[in-house]
Amino acid sequence: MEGQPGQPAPEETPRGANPASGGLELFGYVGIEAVLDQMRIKTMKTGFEFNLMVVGQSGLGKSTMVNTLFKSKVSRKPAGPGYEERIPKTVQLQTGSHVIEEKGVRMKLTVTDTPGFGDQINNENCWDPIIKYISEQYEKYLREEILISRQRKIPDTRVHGCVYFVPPTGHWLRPLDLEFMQRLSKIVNVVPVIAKADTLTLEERAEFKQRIQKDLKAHGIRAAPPAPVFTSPARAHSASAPFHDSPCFQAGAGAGRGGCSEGLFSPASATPVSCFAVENPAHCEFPLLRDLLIRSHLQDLKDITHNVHYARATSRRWGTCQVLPQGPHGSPASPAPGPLGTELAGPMSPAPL
Ligand SMILES: Nc1nc2c(ncn2[C@@H]2O[C@H](COP(=O)(O)OP(=O)(O)OP(=O)(O)O)[C@@H](O)[C@H]2O)c(=O)[nH]1
Repeated sequence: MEGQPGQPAPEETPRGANPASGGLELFGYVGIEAVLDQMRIKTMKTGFEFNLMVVGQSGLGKSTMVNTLFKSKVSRKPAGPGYEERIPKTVQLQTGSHVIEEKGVRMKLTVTDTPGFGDQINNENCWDPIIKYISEQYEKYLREEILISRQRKIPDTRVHGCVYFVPPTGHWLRPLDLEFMQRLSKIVNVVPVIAKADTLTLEERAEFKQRIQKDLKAHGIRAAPPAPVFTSPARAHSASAPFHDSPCFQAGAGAGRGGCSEGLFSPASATPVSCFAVENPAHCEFPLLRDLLIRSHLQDLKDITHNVHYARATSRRWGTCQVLPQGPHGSPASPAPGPLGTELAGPMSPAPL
């Protein structure tokens, strides 16, 4: 890293002397930095889990987006049935897990799709099965966590991020979108995405995004990540399109579509580029979205899930629970929960990897 003019370059600072942090000066090399290697090796050995949910009406590009994000076929369509059969009468949840490995790091990715969401004429309470599923995963984790003989590594099925696809209407958020995000953002990290943004002109997109951000603000909806923690090259993009303060991404992700190659396609697009490149930040915010979900904020999303959403869910559970939850095999769980308010100090161990 280059030092700022007039300031010493980082290399010039004596090793171990960090006056800014008030740290103790070391008189020789101790090897603290090697802990990073240990952490890295541990993560490489054990791998980690990431659970993503995608919500939005049929045909908005949910599967395409997830496949493009992870550059693999992690979201597949059920084969065969006709259109009528494909759209379920109620929201059904479909979960699929895959192990993805890159440079020796293994990630167990679970994608939960929500076919049927918003597809009916009456969409009242269509978020109920989604809320139920998310809450059940917290419950499942809690049951494991409070067992006296608990597993060394609790399987984590909690949803770390919920990507919500907003139809590219170019107007305002619909009551359904608002209601959904209002409810869901209280229990999970919600990431709003303008679906098929390539079908809007750049001006339309920018205006639509602004309206959505206003709507989110006006309705007190905090989209993920709540706190801006920029730690990666994503900084460069984020300067032009900040994703804190009601973030919302304009994304077209047609990679993998018939006739497209290397993430490029030419839709009947209003975009003033002859070919739409999903990986090009000048064409859409797909790279930003990938940064948020994978490269820069994946661990943040997991931490927020554990320390905020799960903590709240546990707290609510503890507050209302009079009966001890049962362990997975009917075994009694841990001692009785403490009174409301003491719960946060209880099972809130550091987020598992
Ligand atoms: N113009 C445009 N088309 C897209 C984009 N993403 C996907 N599509 C196309 O939209 C159609 C539906 O995409 P899917 O990924 O199957 O959508 P889905 O939301 O998973 O659909 P369901 O499985 O029915 O819920 C396909 O023909 C895709 O090729 C995009 O960003 N822009």
